[in-house]
Amino acid sequence: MAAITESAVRDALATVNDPEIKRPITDLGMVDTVGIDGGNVLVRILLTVSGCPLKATLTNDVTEAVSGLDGVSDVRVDLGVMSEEQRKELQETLRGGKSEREIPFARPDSLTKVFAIASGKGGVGKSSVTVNLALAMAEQGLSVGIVDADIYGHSVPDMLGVGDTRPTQVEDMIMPVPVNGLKVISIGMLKPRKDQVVAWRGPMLDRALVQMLSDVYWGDLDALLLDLPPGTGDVAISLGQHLANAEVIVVTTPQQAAASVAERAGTMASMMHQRVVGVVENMSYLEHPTNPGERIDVFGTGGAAQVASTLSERFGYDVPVLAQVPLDPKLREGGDNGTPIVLSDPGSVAAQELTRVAKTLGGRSRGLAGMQLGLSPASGL
Ligand SMILES: Nc1ncnc2c1ncn2[C@@H]1O[C@H](COP(=O)(O)OP(=O)(O)OP(=O)(O)O)[C@@H](O)[C@H]1O
Repeated sequence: MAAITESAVRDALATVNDPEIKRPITDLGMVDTVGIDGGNVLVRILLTVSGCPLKATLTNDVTEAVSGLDGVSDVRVDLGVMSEEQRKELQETLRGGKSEREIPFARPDSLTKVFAIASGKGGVGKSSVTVNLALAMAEQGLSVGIVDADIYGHSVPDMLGVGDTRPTQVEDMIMPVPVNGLKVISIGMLKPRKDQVVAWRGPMLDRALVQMLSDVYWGDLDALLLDLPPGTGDVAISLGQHLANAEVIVVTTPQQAAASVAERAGTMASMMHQRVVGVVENMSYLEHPTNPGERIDVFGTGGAAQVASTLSERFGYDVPVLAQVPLDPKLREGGDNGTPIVLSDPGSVAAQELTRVAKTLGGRSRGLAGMQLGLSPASGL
């Protein structure tokens, strides 16, 4: 039998991706040494940080890749930690040689579609829509990230079951938390303590938003979804200034009072020169418990249609109603237990409506049509 060579082991290691950064560990400077003694292979891997939450995954992946080589009888993985110098080099590699911060999605050649999920009122289901849309897009094979910028109710991590996860940091670069094929970062993860109340004013919020967009290593994303705070506040303005190319999805309930406030959120987006791509009506109706097919209009009717027609008229382009998502206790339960409804009950009407939206929006190629340029907000809310 031919002897095992170091280059064969390194080729095998090149098939192992870092679970957070999603690039080969050989490209990231994480393979320190390879020792070979007969059929025994010892690989020393350098973690980015000592408390790396995914070291077990990495150890398994390395063991599996090297065990597959001819002649290997035993693989041992020894874990070390990168020095400050090595982490700086890694950061340079990830930034592609650029040292200054920039928002990759704001570059004119960015291929990532950015969707901001906005609402007028709180509690209408904006975060539920965000996580389910993101998961449905990921199910279609897209690489999807979520920025949870909802300072008042940063509920996205809990809805995905990663409420207590802290992101790994490499120098001043933050790794998004990987979950169910998504990459997630939340304003809640940037606070020193989870239970700390965010009482930030405009400039702090702006810094936090920029940090989540530029200091997080997103890699190549097909779509980035931003869960905005309800209303027309500082975060929406900052987003408009930094990412005028974001497309906005307005979430409302059928209630007339909610619809009027939702129109304002849509108008705000347009003032920031962003395009509103449609309205999702959530909590549209409740399926009658004993009489299938009959709908109970818990919150009235017509809210999304009203928002869509007002915005279409105001902007001079078609703003469609993208979906009507019914009230469904399974949607609430899915959010509470970290398994959103598109995963826990994909056949439900709620999951299918959201999957349809994901297909409509995720399938379109990003173009410049309808994109407006310029940054200064006008008045008229
Ligand atoms: N269609 C639905 N059926 C049943 N429960 C729902 C539905 N949509 C949302 N909910 C529940 O309503 C609550 C509020 O939803 P969610 O947090 O998504 O709203 P939000 O608009 O993001 O709120 P916030 O303003 O706090 O950010 C959650 O408990 C969620 O599980």
